[in-house]
Amino acid sequence: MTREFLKMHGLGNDFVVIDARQTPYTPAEAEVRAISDRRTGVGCDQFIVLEPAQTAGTAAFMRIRNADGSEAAACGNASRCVGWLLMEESGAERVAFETRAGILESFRADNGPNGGRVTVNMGPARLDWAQIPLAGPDDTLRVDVAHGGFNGPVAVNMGNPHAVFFVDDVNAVPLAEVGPVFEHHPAFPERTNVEFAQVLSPTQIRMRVWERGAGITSACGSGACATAVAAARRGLTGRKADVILDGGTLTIEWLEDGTVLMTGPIALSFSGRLSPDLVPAG
Ligand SMILES: N[C@@H](CCC[C@H](N)C(=O)O)C(=O)O
Repeated sequence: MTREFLKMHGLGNDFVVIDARQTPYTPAEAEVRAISDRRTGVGCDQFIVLEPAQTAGTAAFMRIRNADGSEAAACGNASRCVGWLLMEESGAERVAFETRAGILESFRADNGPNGGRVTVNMGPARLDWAQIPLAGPDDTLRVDVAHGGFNGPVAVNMGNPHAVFFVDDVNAVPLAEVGPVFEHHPAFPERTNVEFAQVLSPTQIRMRVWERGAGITSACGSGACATAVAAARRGLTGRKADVILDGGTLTIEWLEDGTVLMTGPIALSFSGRLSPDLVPAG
C-alpha cells in the first residue's frame, strides 16, 4: 500500500508528515531512512507520523523519527507544523497533541501567508544532569567535554537532549567536523543535538545546529528553545529572545513556570504519495 504524505517545513527544517490516525503505520528504520534520503527518496530532516490520540483532550499522538531512522521525543518545528494542521482540520484556535515528551499546546500567533506564525508550548526545560541525560553527575551550566577548541556547553533537555556552546563567531565553527564528535560523545548516553550560539544582544542570539540523527539543518526549534534557556541561565540574555538560525528567526520565551514558548513561521510545501520503490524489501 502506498501512503499519502505532506511535505512541510519550519524555517527550512523539513518534514514528511503521514497521517496514520485511520490506518496504522509503523515503518522500520530502513524505510524511514529510504524515504528521508534526499538523493533517492522524498528527502527530509524528520519523518513525522500522526497516530491516534492516546490521551483524552488531545487530537493526535505525534511520533518523530530522524532521517537516520532513530526516534526522538521532541521536535519543535514539526510540532508547530502539526499544530497548524490540526487547527486547520478542526477550525479551532488552539490544539493539544501528544509526543513522547508529553502533551503540547499550540496556537496561532498570527494569520500571515502560507500558514502564518504558529506558537507551541514545548513544556518544561529540564536542567538536571540525569534529565539531559548525562553519563554521570556534572554541572549542566558547563559540561565537562572538549574537542577542537570548544568546551563547557550548557546542557538542556527540551524533551530531547541539547548541548549549547557559546562562541564569539558562530560562522567560524566547523560544524560538520565538531558536530558529530559531540553528538556521539560518551558524556551523552542518548547522543545529543549540538548548538553553537553567538549572543548578539540581550534579546538576540545567532545559532547554528548539528542535529542528532539528521546532521546540519537550517533550523531546530527545540535547539532554539535550549539555546535561549542556556543563554538566560548564563545571564547573557533575558528570558525572551529572538534566535536567528540559518533558515530564519524563532522567538523564544522561557516562562516563569519553567515551560518554553516558541513562535515562528510554518509552511506546507506539497503533498504526494510514497512510491513502493522507497520501501526496502524484507
Ligand atoms: N528539528 C527538530 C528536532 C528533531 C529531533 C532531534 N534531531 C533529536 O534527535 O532530538 C526541532 O525542530 O526541534
